[in-house]
Amino acid sequence: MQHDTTTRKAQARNLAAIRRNAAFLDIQAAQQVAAASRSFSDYLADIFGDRLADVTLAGYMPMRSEISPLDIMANHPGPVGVPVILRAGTPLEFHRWTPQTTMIEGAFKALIPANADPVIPQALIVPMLAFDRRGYRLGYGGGFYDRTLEKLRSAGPVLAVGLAFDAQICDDLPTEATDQQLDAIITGSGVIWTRG
Ligand SMILES: Nc1nc2c(c(=O)[nH]1)N(C=O)[C@@H](CNc1ccc(C(=O)N[C@@H](CCC(=O)O)C(=O)O)cc1)CN2
Ligand SMILES: Nc1ncnc2c1ncn2[C@@H]1O[C@H](COP(=O)(O)OP(=O)(O)OP(=O)(O)O)[C@@H](O)[C@H]1O
Repeated sequence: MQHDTTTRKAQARNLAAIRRNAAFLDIQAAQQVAAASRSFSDYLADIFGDRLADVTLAGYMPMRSEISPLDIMANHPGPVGVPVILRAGTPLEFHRWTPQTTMIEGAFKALIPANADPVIPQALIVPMLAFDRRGYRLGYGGGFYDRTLEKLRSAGPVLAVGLAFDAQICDDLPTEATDQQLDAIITGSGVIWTRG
């Protein structure tokens, strides 16, 4: 009898520890997302000042464990777009998004607006798997953001800012000639200026 209770308590302890751990990680992540969102919005306001409402911002619909930029997007005073893949090997388009926009599944299961309203961003929140202090990033390997930033930058100044968890930082990543550097990366700890 005593043995039974001891065993059952041990099992209950294992389960409780898993549950508490998940709750702990949820809170830590939510706090990082909130802190990164505040830093990002402050950063944009510092750079663009009273022109912020004229700036078109590209965000993204978060997939997998990407940090969510949705609060930043919803609070931006100007137009907001999200990436849309037209074809492999071509730059992304950005289609107008608001919190009310009806979304459908696009290529690679990323959500895209049901109705296409293309916009050209002057500032981009760039998703990624990893980044380094030089501003190089690792995406899912399609080269979409590299091609997109190359095209946008050849037409005029654009600000490309990574949004990430602190844990996504890496020592110098492998790079190639077509990799476009980010102007900064923003995490829950603040702005990381790149050596771009
Ligand atoms: N939220 C978000 N939206 C985005 C991007 C992104 O990185 N994040 N993209 C940024 O470019 C584009 C989507 N690019 C993607 C490219 C590959 C895979 C992907 O799942 N790749 C598989 C391999 C697929 C295959 O080879 O068939 C994988 O990684 O396992 C997903 C998205 C546009 N929208
Ligand atoms: N501007 C470009 N012109 C031609 N090829 C390119 C260009 N940019 C990237 N590529 C090629 O695309 C492929 C994928 O690039 P890379 O591995 O850097 O993708 P990624 O940055 O991780 O993905 P993504 O930008 O979609 O998140 C590479 O073979 C790269 O050489």
